[in-house]
Amino acid sequence: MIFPQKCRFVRLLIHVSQCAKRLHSTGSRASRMKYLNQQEAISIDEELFNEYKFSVDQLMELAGLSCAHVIADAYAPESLKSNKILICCGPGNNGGDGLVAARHLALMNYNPYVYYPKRTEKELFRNLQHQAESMGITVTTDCPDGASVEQEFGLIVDALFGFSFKPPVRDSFLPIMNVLQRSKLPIVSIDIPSGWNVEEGPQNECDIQPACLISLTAPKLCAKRLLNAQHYLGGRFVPKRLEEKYSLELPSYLGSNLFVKLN
Ligand SMILES: NC(=O)C1=CN([C@@H]2O[C@H](COP(=O)(O)OP(=O)(O)OC[C@H]3O[C@@H](n4cnc5c(N)ncnc54)[C@H](O)[C@@H]3O)[C@@H](O)[C@H]2O)[C@@H](O)CC1
Ligand SMILES: [K+]
Repeated sequence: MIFPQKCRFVRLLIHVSQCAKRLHSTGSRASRMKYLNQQEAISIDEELFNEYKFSVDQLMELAGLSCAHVIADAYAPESLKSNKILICCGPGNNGGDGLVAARHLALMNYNPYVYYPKRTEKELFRNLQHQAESMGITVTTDCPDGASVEQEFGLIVDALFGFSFKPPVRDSFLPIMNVLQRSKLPIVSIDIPSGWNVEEGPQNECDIQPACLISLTAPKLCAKRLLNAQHYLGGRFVPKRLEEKYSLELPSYLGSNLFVKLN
C-alpha cells in the first residue's frame, strides 16, 4: 500500500531534481553564450527589422518591459531607500528603452522621473514621451544636480547609450555622466554601461560601474568587464533561426519570464 505522504514526498523529489536539471542546463548554456562585438549587434538588429519585419516600436516595448521586470526582480521598491527612480535617457533607441521602462515601472509601484535632454522629432519618441507624461511622469531636459539625486532617489537607470555608442562622450552629455560617475546609488545599465567601449569596456578609472547590467538580445563583449555586478539577459524576442545563425547559445528563459539572471 502506498501512503499519500509518501507519494507527495516522491513528487517533491522529482520536482526538485527537475528544477536542478533546468538550473544546470541554464548554467551550462549561459557559460557557452556568445558575447557580441559591435558589428554583430548591429547586424542582428538590422536583420530583426529588415528580414523578420519587426517594427522598432514592438522590440522597444518588449526590451523596455523586460528592463522593468528585471528592476522589480533585483530592486523591489521596499528594498530601496526611496522608490523614486532617476531614468537617464539618451538620443537613440537605448533612450527609447528607458522611456518604455519608465512607463512600466510607474505601474509597478515605483516613482520614475526621466531626464531626457536630446530629443528627436521621430513620432515613436514623441509618442513615448507623451505616454509617459500622460501617466504623470516628469520628463525633463534639466540635468539634475548630484546632491539632490543622492538625496531624493533610490536608484538610477542608465539608458543613455547602447550598442551604437562610439567613445568619447560628447560634451553635452558630460554633466549627466559626471552625476552617474560620482553617485553612490545603484545604477542599472540598459544593454551597455554608458561611456564604455562596446567591446573593450571602461575607458578610464572614473567610468561608471553599474550594480546591474541588463543585456538585451545577447550580451556584448564589454559585459565581460563587469565588476561585482548583477547581470541579466532581457529582450526575449529572438527567433530560433536567428539565434542559430549567429550561434548565440542563449540560456533558456524559465516559464513565461521576460529575463534570465546570468549572475
Ligand atoms: N536589436 C535589439 O536588440 C534592440 C535594441 N534596442 C536598443 O537599441 C539600442 C541601440 O540603439 P541605437 O542604434 O539607436 O543607438 P544608441 O541608443 O546606442 O545610441 C545612438 C545615439 O547616441 C549618439 N551617440 C553615439 N556616440 C555618442 C557619443 N560619443 N557621445 C554622445 N552621443 C553619442 C548617436 O548620435 C545616437 O543619437 C540597443 O543598445 C538597445 O538598447 C531595443 O530598443 C530594441 C531591440
Ligand atoms: K546604457
